[in-house]
Amino acid sequence: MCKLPSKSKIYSLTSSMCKYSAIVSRWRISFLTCRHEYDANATPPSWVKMALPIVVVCWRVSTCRSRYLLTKVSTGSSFSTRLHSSANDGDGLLSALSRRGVLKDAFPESAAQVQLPQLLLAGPQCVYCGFDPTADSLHVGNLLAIIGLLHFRKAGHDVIALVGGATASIGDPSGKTAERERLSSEVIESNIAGIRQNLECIFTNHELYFCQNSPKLGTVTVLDNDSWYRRWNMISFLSEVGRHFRMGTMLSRHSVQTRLKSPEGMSLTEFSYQVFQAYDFYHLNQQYNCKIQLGGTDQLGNLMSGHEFIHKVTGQEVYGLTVPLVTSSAGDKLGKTAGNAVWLNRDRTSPFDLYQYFLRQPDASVGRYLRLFTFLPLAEVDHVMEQQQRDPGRRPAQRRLAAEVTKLVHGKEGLESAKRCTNVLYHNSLQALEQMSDAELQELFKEAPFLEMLIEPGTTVLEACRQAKAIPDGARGYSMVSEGAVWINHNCVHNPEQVLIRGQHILTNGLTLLRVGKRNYYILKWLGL
Ligand SMILES: N[C@@H](Cc1ccc(O)cc1)C(=O)O
Repeated sequence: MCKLPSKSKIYSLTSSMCKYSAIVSRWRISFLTCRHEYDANATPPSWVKMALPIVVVCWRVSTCRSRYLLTKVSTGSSFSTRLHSSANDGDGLLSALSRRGVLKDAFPESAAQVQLPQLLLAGPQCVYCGFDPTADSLHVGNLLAIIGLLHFRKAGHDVIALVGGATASIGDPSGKTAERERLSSEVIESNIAGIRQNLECIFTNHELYFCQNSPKLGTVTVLDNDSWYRRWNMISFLSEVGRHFRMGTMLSRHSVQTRLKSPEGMSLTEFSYQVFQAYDFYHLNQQYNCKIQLGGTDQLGNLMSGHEFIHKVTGQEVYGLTVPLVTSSAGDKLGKTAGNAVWLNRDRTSPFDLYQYFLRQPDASVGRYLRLFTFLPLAEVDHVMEQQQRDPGRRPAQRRLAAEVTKLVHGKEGLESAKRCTNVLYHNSLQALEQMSDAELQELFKEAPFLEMLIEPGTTVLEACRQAKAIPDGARGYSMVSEGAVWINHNCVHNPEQVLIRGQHILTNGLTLLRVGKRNYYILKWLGL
């Protein structure tokens, strides 16, 4: 028998919908502020009704047939509630995803509660998610949609990551306050290459490090929508595809409405975006039998356009699923530091910086992020959070989060590099410094000059500093060393005449990390050793 939430009330009601609605609206007013936790292990409710903006679950109390319990489920887990409650959730994938918080909305809502779980049970399905190459790398804000695809793949479904080589030239107005600048075809080409690399890297790492016990891994296909638009000419496209779209519906989309109200308005190009995304879904439906599209919450309008188009042309039911927009506890979009994006490409954001970004997440968010951005079983997340509570100073939850995300994005080698860099920078580890490659050091000390210098027998600290132009000429430079402003490989050197010693000042990898003052780093690479 299920556990009844503590503040629940029992109502007598018949199953008549109008009476139900009346009670729902009363409930909505009286319980807007109270929160009940949904008990995932409880017997599934007999039926569920969504009453925006809150979710109301109606439980039938089994001992008494005419008595029902109405429970308000905490907002934010709305999808979870609906899916947990759906009749036969089959492999439990959707429930599992919603319990983690990875899924937010489903479209069309009612069908997604019943038919979609059944479809996923029936056999491997094809799920797609698109990414427009508006930059040469994806960023942390895209990670949850990719993780959504990975979960589907791990459960045996085939996934398509679509790179929008064509749609990037149109520019999606969803969630944007102004029209994007037009991108040249050369820029789009190189952006596509970067994004493909991100995706392929993440899919490979996921397979290598997170799917050891998953016998039924689905396939991955990366496609570029330019490959099908190239074959269309404008007149045929408008005449064959355009006629299925109604202006009224297109105008009603949130992305269009907000832009029409803005002083600059909206161009025909941007207005047509939803047609292209809808056609992509149709194309993938026809070619790959794809029936599910995944996207961020801002994509709901585009998902609906695809659904309507496919339904009209083929009579088929297809589905849209959204992943939530992840915000920090302060309400900022995840993946921005001081206004800059945190990228998935290591040339833009090194594995070390990505690791540090997740390591810095506040305690208030870390549990949620572990559920969203890692594949740890929920019981393990709870265990990590218990450790966190016992020893918050050591930040075990942030460490685990940072390690799991870095391994997914940059692989084992990327994670090792991030840890090495952390040891070099924050724990002054000489051993870690010796293991650093030239590239890693340059990545870590981005601003630091990297200087190749010829070693001469008897080179002193002073000479090395002068050669690197790390200190001024003359007496001022000399006294900077003697007064302790110069550090070599994390150790302060006081004697300017000290001859450089291999193994101490020159590491086994032929490098010297020189620091002058608090922050001025120089990497010296010795030639002729
Ligand atoms: N519109 C999506 C990207 C996308 C492109 C083409 C598609 O078919 C699907 C999605 C976005 O901006 O995030």
